[in-house]
Amino acid sequence: MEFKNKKKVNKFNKNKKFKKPGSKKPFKVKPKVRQHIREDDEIKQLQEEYGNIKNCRDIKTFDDFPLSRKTRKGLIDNKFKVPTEIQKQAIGPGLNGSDVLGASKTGSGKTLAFLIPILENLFTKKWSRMDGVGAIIISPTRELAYQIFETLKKVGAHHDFSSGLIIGGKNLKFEKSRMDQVNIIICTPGRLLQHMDENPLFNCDSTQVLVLDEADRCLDLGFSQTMNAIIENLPTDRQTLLFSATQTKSIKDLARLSLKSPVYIAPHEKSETTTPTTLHQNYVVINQEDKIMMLWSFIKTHQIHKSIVFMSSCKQVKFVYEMFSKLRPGVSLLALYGTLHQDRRMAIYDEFCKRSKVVLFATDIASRGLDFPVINWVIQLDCPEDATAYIHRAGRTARHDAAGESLLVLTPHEEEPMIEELKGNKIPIEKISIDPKQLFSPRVKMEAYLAQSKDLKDTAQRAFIAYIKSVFLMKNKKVFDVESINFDEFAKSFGLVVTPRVRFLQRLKKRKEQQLKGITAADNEQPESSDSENVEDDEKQQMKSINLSALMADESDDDDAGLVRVKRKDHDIEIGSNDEMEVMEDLNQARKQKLVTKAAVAKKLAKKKIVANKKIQFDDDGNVVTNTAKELQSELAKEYHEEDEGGINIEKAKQLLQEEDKFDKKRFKELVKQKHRETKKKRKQKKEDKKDSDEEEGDDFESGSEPDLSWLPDYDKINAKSSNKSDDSVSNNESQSDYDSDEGPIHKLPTKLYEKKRPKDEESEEEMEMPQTKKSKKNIASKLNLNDAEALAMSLLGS
Ligand SMILES: Nc1ncnc2c1ncn2[C@@H]1O[C@H](COP(=O)(O)OP(=O)(O)OP(=O)(O)O)[C@@H](O)[C@H]1O
Repeated sequence: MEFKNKKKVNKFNKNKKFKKPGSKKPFKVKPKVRQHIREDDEIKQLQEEYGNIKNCRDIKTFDDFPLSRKTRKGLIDNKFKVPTEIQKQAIGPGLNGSDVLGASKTGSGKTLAFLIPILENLFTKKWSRMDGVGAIIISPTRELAYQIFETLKKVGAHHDFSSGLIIGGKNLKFEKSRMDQVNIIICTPGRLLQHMDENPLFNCDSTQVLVLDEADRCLDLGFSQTMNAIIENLPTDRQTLLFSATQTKSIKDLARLSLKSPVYIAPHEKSETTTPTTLHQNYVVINQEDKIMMLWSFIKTHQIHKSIVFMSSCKQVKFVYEMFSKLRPGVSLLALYGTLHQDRRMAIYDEFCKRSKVVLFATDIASRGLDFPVINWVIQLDCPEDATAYIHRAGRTARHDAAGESLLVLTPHEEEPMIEELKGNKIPIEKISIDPKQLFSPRVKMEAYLAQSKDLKDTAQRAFIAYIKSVFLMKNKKVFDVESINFDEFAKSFGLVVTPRVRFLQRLKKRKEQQLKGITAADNEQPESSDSENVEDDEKQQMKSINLSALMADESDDDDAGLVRVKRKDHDIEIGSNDEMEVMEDLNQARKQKLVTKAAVAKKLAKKKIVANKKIQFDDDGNVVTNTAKELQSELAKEYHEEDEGGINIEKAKQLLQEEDKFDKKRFKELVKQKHRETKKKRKQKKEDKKDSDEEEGDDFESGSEPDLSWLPDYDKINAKSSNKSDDSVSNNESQSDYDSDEGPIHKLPTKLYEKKRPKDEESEEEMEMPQTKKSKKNIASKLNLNDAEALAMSLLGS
């Protein structure tokens, strides 16, 4: 979440002195108080003027609206002087507190038409940080939310409201802790609902204004359930503003929002076209398999332009971007689609805004609301779902009086029904033809790249299947027909030598054949008794009984799946047969079944505080045996684990380790003491046993009372050894006598070090358990010089 909360700018002259009425002494009025007095007067005056807002035809500049000085200053700073048609018509009712349904062409300035009423509404209500959420603006995509947030920051710069951008892919924890301080929220539906559900700091009980930008999309998409839940959580006595270039008039949608006598504003309804007049719209007809060649040729011949190319799936965008990047067209390429990481999406969005010669490949995620500066061309490489989708895609260019070009690419099968639909929606579009001499095919190079890279080949195959699936899923079967695609040629156009199998279609075909066989057999058995009606019933019955659940199973890896997806409109598909209907059902089912990722499972476990791979020991009676050595002892550690904020707080973790270290040291000391006690006890026991046995032997008592000097080195042996040292023949002899006689100063050094560092109990244990190992170490050490011996000692310490 990003926040903006400007400190009040005090423009009053602090030194100016005022006189109290009836007093001779001048006194200083605190600037803040004076500002409040001035604001109160201003609010009073504005509210009086709301009743007499000029007719929109008489509005020439923003000054003709009763707007606060702060808003007016924000508008002037950003060079907004003359309101657009939708602004002229919608700002008045917005200021008056009416619900508004605003529809106007793309790029006509709808954003300001709802931002200005929000600022004024909260200003006149003297909304402060303490009042919580005053307005919520919902957008269907994160990029659009970000864009609205940026516009609000600019226009509302002189107001004191705090605003927050609440979109998926951002730090939820950070957002959560600040939600109680935000006055204006700009959000996507999913994230808003998440805060409503999970964040105790989020309170929208006092929300004054709700705005749905791209309202038809917000209400129509897979967002419907989310939106219903959000609306339920909001107070009913709010102002609701709905804006879109293709506004919903669905009574059902409006009923959900419980609008109160909304003002319907649609300046473009009187216009001859539903698209901007400055937008030049053309289409070309080309076979599916020639699209890539056409796109490549277009990019090569329009290198000084800024273009956006729409395709129907993420996988296609990914493939074309990766492949064209390898082919190096001589212009910068970018790709924007839903499955990208949010930071990457934002970076690409920013980069595309900044650059002037660039091509952006995108899915419909970029089709609505985004106001990229100076786009020359919008290419719709894949046919849009309907006229609405076309309007939004094409509307990324020719914004606010600027000119722009739109090119729709259609296949021969799509041409007639699509053009009919567009013309029916008042979209003026002309057919143009392509000069074949201008076409350059990159196919050979593409084949070579695919042969080199398995990953790229996989991407190509997925893109191929994704396109076919997208065509299969479209509602309007007059426009979209899978059968019209030449699979082999289409695959070749991607550089694929072998056509990928589209398994769901193969299965569908197989089932159809099986059904036909079954029905024919049934016909043959009872030819007389069944009339045509019964046969039809039987057929339907049998079709329904088919279990097609596995039909789409291995093709359900829809890359558009997930939170970030701009989902296709809810629609009933015009289906040719029962088979297709069932396939659709299966596919919908597969879509509903969310893919469970490892990360999701881990998150779930973390939430439930389940510790994976935890070993629990039980005693014979079935009681849990707790190993205190492995448990965290300190209060700090317990606190830390109870907090469970997710992630690691490094500073706290350090403190925790230091605390735990104290307990570990204490435990270690106790262990050492215990070992000492045990060793002492053992020695005592040994002495006593020896005493007893000596007493029993009796004869050896005298000799036993004398000190035992057997451990001392044998002088004769040492002498013998030193004399032998000159003789090389003995050097390899690792006998016991060698070891015993080799107690020189060189050997002692490592031993001393070793003894010093190691705790006594460990040493004694080692002596008892591994005498042989120690001896052999000593033996090796005897052959080392001082430095080597030191090194050996250090390594022993390490072990
Ligand atoms: N009154 C104005 N004067 C000058 N420019 C304006 C004015 N109002 C809006 N604009 C500019 O027009 C462009 C389009 O505005 P905006 O994004 O609000 O259009 P829109 O109607 O919401 O488009 P879409 O339907 O695509 O969402 C923006 O660059 C904005 O800065």
